[in-house]
Amino acid sequence: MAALRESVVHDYLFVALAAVTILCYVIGGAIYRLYFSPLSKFPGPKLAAITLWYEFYYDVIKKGQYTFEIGRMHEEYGPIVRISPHELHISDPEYYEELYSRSSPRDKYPYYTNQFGNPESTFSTVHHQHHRLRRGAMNPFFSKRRIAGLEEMISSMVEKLCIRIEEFRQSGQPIPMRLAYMCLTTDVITKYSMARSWDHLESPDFSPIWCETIKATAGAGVFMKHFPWLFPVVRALPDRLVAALNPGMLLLLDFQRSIERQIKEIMDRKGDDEQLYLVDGQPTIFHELLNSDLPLWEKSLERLWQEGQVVVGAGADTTANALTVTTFHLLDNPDKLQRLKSELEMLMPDLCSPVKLRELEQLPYMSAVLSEGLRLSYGVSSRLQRIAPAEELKFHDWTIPPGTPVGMTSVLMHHNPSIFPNPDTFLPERWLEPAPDNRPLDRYLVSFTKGSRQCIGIKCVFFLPTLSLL
Ligand code: HEM
Repeated sequence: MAALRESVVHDYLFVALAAVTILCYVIGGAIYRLYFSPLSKFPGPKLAAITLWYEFYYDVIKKGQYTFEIGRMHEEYGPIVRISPHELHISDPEYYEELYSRSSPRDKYPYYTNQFGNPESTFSTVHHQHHRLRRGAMNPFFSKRRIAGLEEMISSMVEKLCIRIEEFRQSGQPIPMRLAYMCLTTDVITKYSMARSWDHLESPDFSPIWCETIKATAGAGVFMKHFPWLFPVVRALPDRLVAALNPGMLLLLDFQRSIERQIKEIMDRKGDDEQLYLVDGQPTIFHELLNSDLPLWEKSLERLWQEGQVVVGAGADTTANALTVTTFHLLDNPDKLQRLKSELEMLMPDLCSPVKLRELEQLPYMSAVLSEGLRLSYGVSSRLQRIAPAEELKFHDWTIPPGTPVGMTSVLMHHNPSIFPNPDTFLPERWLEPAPDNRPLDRYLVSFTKGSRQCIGIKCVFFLPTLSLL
């Protein structure tokens, strides 16, 4: 009996000791983060400085609200804010080109890149030099010259979309333009990047499941960045269980698998039946990568499907969103739509007359409409962090320690009233008139971000002028 009592006391003592240790660790960690961390001198909410659960609450529980909470923090604490135990955020349009530098090394933040489940893609490559290697191999595929060669293919896809719009018009049904644009951009990108279009434009209801998949990827991302170790666990689970736990996650896995299958086909047929895998006589990006000087380990299937996921996922959704937002604002502002139509009629008196992309790009009001559409569609709406690995960054009187993730956010830039007065209003005219203080507005349009990590697809936002063909 005495021995049993002693063992119970011993167990209680053990549990109490464990609890006290955990408590000391948590309290000690909080005190360190608040008073001794290299970021402790930066202003911001105490709770955000102590724990990542603060961000979790706004992004996961309240669904993608942290960007707006960060905006509120800037109103309270000023242009530089500590938004997590490890990260700073800046709201000062003049600082953008310094942070997103073209010439100084900038790493990405694994906490951000981990959320997409493609750590081997160029997009998610953390270290600057490694990114340069991978990006160098992709660049030729996205050059202006290569993109110009796609005009015919894109025009034929746009014509397909026009036929679908006409069908809806005749039936009197409203057309879900977000889905329709997503089908257009996906068909073009899959054709260009993998030689096989997914032909979503042929789907009677514009493949709503595909849009759901991309939404699910973003939705899963805000959760997974807190628990990146879950990716391999989820991949190992049976599909039925994944679907029961999180249907969106299954859509993401299916998306990854279909890209993997298609790239494996390209790799297996290399040299054999080559013609089948060319796009208008041109090799796909995966031919380019396989034939490039990249070291062998950079050409594995595992890495290449991850590259494919980014090209299709990032390219299709952002572009479709920009087209949808622009279309909405034009329909909502008939006077602006009429001004655009009048400009186009000068170039194309007969709607069926062929028109070149370079001619469309010269139209001033068209360009202004597209810039305004990009401004209000943001590109990526969350912050994009950059890390200066070995350099102290100076921001006003602040010195930011090397290795600190620092972010800025396009949504906050694009709604800054000192740069874009009446920021919530769709006003293409602002791009044609002298800007406040004569600042060149283009400098503050950051939908594609800037510097060495700028969107590689920036020159192939060929879809946007196609708006005029609709
Ligand atoms: C309106 C259209 C687009 C917008 C607003 C946009 C925006 C962006 C942004 C903000 C980034 C940087 C993300 C970061 O720093 O984490 C990015 C990267 C990237 N985008 Fe785009 N994008 C667009 C279209 C495209 C297209 C059409 C493609 C390909 C066909 C594409 C492929 C990529 C790739 C591969 C990256 C990673 C580049 C790297 O890390 O070096 N994007 N995009």
